[in-house]
Amino acid sequence: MGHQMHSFETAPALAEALADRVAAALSAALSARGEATLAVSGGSTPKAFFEALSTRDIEWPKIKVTLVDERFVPEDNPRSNHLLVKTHLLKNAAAMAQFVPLYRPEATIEEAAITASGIIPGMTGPFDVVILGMGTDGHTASFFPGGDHLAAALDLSLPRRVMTMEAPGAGEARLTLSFSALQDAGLLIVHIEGAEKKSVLDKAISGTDAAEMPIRAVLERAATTPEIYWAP
Ligand SMILES: O=C(O)[C@H](O)[C@@H](O)[C@H](O)[C@H](O)COP(=O)(O)O
Repeated sequence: MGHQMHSFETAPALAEALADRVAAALSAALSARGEATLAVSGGSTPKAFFEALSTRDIEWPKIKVTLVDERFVPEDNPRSNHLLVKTHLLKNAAAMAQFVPLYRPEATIEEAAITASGIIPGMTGPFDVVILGMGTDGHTASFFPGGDHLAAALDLSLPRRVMTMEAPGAGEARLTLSFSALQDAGLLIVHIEGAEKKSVLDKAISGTDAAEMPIRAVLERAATTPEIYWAP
């Protein structure tokens, strides 16, 4: 499949360029369909990008935003990706966006996954924009090496859904969208920063085993050509 590389001099320059790119893609979807869908990842990398995107003057009330994955913790937990998005993205102009969380206070994570699968955007057709990150172990979303449901998560013959994931490197139990729900996005972005992640990416590109480095599934099998945004 291959990928497209966008390298930037600095992280702030990447954040502004990616915010412009995503805002343009969302606006194009709004012009075409009157609605748009965006799925974002958590972690520390996206903060500056979220802050920049939050200021873009687009029709946020018509845009549905959800998460690529979530730690199974309530919104007020510091590890919550919902909290991260609420703090850095759902403010300024983007405060008017429709946010649909993955975490549900159901009795079990399995029940939360079933509930989320029924109500989040992107379950009946491609997202307009998906933003993925990558860990230094080559995980993306919550597709962690050694994950208890990793093979099913990467299996494109299985339907779009929210599923559970537990893995040695994941910390809390996770909710994650399946690869089948992410890989055909109108715009599929992998946002990584720093020299270490660049070398992890180079290692991923040089091999094929997605069980070892799940980001390889995105690089090799996504229907949409992934666009990598990188800054030192
Ligand atoms: O919930 C999460 O942690 C993310 O969705 C995860 O997939 C993230 O993108 C990578 O772990 C990179 O995280 P950093 O940006 O913190 O390195």
